[in-house]
Amino acid sequence: MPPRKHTEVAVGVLIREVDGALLLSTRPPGKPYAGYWEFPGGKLEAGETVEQALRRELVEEIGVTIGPVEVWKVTEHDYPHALVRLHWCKVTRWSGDFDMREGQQMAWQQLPLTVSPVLPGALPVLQWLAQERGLPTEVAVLPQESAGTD
Ligand SMILES: Nc1nc2c([nH]c(=O)n2[C@H]2C[C@H](O)[C@@H](COP(=O)(O)OP(=O)(O)OP(=O)(O)O)O2)c(=O)[nH]1
Repeated sequence: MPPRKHTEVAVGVLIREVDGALLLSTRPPGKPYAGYWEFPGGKLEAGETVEQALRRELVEEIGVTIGPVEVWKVTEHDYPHALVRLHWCKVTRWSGDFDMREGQQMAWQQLPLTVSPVLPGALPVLQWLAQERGLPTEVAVLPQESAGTD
């Protein structure tokens, strides 16, 4: 079998200035892992940079426009539906009002998160965020319940 091709994904870690809370939202119905909590973002389209894709996705999904951002971490996760390469960007400035345009739920969260389940591909980043905040990495998320993966 030929090696699987990576799907490139831009992801935004929106951090609220006043208290450092992180924005999570649920995956819309119809997508793999529907109902799981994730950071907003999505796949790069042909010719897009990570920054361009993230800016487009955040307008499309949550209604906010972000300023310039830089990639913070790059991770990979091998799902049954895709081998993804996740380009994580910290976002501290944006404009516009939050508007969940795909019917998602949103939640501002401190660590450890109180929402569950979280997309497995997001767990390494939650651990790095916990480390940065001087928290033990195992407290990044509560034990995950299963929610099916359809
Ligand atoms: N947005 C996001 N995607 C993540 C995270 N963690 C993680 O493993 N992923 C994976 C799940 C998906 O396989 C992929 C994102 O693809 P997607 O299907 O949500 O992207 P999209 O919005 O462009 O989808 P579509 O246009 O095909 O409907 O990245 C995360 O925290 N946020």
